[in-house]
Amino acid sequence: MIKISILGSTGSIGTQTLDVVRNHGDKISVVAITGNENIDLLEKQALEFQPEIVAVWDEKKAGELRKRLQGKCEVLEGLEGLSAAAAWDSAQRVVTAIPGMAGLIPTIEAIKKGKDIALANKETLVAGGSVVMNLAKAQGVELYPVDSEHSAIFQCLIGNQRKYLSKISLTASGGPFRDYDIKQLEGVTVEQALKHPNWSMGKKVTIDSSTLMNKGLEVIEAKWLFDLKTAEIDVIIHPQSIIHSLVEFKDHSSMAQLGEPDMRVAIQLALLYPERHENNTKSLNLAEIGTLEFRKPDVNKFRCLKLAYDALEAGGSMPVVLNGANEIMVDKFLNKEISFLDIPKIIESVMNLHVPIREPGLEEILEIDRWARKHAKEKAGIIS
Ligand SMILES: NC(=O)C1=CN([C@@H]2O[C@H](COP(=O)(O)OP(=O)(O)OC[C@H]3O[C@@H](n4cnc5c(N)ncnc54)[C@H](OP(=O)(O)O)[C@@H]3O)[C@@H](O)[C@H]2O)C=CC1
Ligand SMILES: CC(=O)[C@@H](O)[C@H](O)COP(=O)(O)O
Ligand SMILES: [Mn+2]
Repeated sequence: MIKISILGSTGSIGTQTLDVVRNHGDKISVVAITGNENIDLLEKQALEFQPEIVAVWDEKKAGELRKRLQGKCEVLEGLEGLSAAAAWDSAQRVVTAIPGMAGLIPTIEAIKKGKDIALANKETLVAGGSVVMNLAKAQGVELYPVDSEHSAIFQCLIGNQRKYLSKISLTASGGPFRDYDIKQLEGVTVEQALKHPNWSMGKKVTIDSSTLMNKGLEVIEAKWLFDLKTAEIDVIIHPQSIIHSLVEFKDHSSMAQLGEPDMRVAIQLALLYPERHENNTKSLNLAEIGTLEFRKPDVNKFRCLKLAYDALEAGGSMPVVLNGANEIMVDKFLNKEISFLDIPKIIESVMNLHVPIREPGLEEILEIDRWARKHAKEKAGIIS
């Protein structure tokens, strides 16, 4: 039996993780769950899965949930509560499913306590890559990728020697606007951007998919997870999201991982690896699908992907700036304060103000993140 803590149990990855647990209750049990403010769902989850603790970011909501769960389950609050859930004594593996920088500190707390990580939160590695990887190495902690592309690469590398890898290709659906020209992109709405063609996900990652920033963040995530150079990471548009990513070896043999787009497969593997048990996801039927398409991404239309490569090349603290500015821009776009094409424009202008420092420590990362957010907000204020 593996005991897990789920950071962000009320979200898309969190609820799908609990579905995996429901299906494999004899193999996985939940000792801690956390949410931001959705205490109705947290209450239901606590009653069904009986964790040892629940943590709620919003302190007022935490107080309300505490009353509801009195005598049944301890309720913690704020960053301290989240960090306690991440580092909870009985947890062996921690699912990091809080979006954005908010996931970084709890993830670090979990690693410090030697917990293995089922990593969904890609921003953790984008902003904190060197700190997180060094700490994980020092603590002997495994990072099991949940992100579908990285799970695919992880699976393709099983049984292959890393020294023979020549490159990886991350597949991208291209998002809802993949066939739009630049003129059409000018006027796209939040509602259109939130309609992902293949996946049902939280708002932040869905907007990132529509700008291709999601793929850019994934390029940086892959660099850290698999110790790759920029030139070894390719992106290919694959509208069907059936091939989840590929690895090419030096002998020009390529391996890919395929499946219906359903995150429960990657989540289950990240929890139970190397075991591969049956589940209630759909079996792949290629004859039914018929055609798989591929094309090069257009970085002139989707500037965010280019900015992510630029940030990776600049190195050091530049990805912190990319990520912080992007989080602000996604919020502003969701609030209809800026247009779709303002997103890369403002991120680029903030990146242009930053002189990267090499191997930033945690305090420097947090400081640079605050700096990037402040400048992004100021610039968005000027534009809108
Ligand atoms: N969804 C997917 O299929 C995939 C997601 N990922 C990554 O996984 C991560 C989670 O994504 P997803 O599940 O879609 O996100 P959701 O928005 O669906 O869920 C977010 C979860 O985190 C909680 N939360 C949000 N903000 C905070 C905060 N500031 N402090 C504490 N808790 C917070 C939410 O609580 P509440 O409900 O109370 O607001 C909720 O439980 C992201 O980094 C994303 O990129 C990667 C691959 C696929
Ligand atoms: C399911 C998953 O892993 C998402 O990160 C997905 O990759 C988003 O789709 P895009 O390929 O459109 O970015
Ligand atoms: Mn992904």
